[in-house]
Amino acid sequence: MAENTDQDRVETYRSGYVALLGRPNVGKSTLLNHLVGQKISITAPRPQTTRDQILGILTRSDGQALFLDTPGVHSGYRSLNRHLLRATRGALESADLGVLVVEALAWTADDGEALRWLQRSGIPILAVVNKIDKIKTKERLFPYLQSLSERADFAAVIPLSARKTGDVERLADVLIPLLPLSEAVFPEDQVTDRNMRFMAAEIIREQIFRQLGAELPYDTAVAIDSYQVENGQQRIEATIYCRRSGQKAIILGEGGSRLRVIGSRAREALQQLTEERVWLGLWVKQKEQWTDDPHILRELGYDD
Ligand SMILES: Nc1nc2c(ncn2[C@@H]2O[C@H](COP(=O)(O)OP(=O)(O)OP(=O)(O)O)[C@@H](O)[C@H]2O)c(=O)[nH]1
Repeated sequence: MAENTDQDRVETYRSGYVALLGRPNVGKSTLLNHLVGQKISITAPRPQTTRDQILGILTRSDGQALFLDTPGVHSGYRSLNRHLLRATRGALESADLGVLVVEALAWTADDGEALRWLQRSGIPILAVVNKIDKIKTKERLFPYLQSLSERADFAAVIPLSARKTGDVERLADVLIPLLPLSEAVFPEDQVTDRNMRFMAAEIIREQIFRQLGAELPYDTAVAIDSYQVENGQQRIEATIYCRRSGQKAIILGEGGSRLRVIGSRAREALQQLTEERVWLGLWVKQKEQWTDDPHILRELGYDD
């Protein structure tokens, strides 16, 4: 009996990448938070390596939706720099499904721009009409939904309130069947892959602090350059940035001895956390102006 159930699950389970687009303030973050719930797990990390950053993971018995970050749309189209454009384009290239989030009864040029981005990508699009709780006269909603449906060939148009759990669950009921047939990509208790990079940087920072104590230069920062999983091994490369050459010498210690201790303690802590083998490559770079370097800021998570 149990075997049959497992077999059914393999044949009907759906999993895929979902790009959430919409102009600022339509409620994307609220929607995502309610879709994936609040629990962030660090117990079973499988960091994302080949695709763009995943912002949130929704796992249900019938499927798993991996929501991709689209920083460009978050920041407003006009202020897009090249990096943000690339990230948004990357998310759309990776996505199996696009979700256009709009606000009930409103349609602006930015909504149109978000729709065009989705249409250019050629993926199926689901429209979410958010904040219906704000509408006093519900009769006004129907013609709005009608005209929205005519703007594109949407797979579905879902009016809801992102704040209402029941509404968001109904959205998931429609969204999951639109994903490709595929096994789950992530363990079911994981809701994001962001946290592992963040945790790795925190653990390295903690070891620098322990080894340097009072000598710790306050403007030291840890950037995770890459985080990959290969054959059950977590492979992490990180750079410790400091501003002065004297600080670099302190962190390295004699013949690199202090950096070795920082690295091996951090590696042990990471192995305990991930319950997998960890390879940790640590570098120290002196860069006076690291706080102005967009690449470093991005690695530190200050880009969006
Ligand atoms: N009344 C009502 N307000 C909502 C709903 N969903 C979101 N909001 C509010 O709308 C505002 C914007 O929501 P966010 O989730 O931050 O919107 P966003 O699209 O992520 O905004 P950006 O991060 O600027 O792109 C917040 O004040 C939310 O509380 C809803 O269903 N009903």
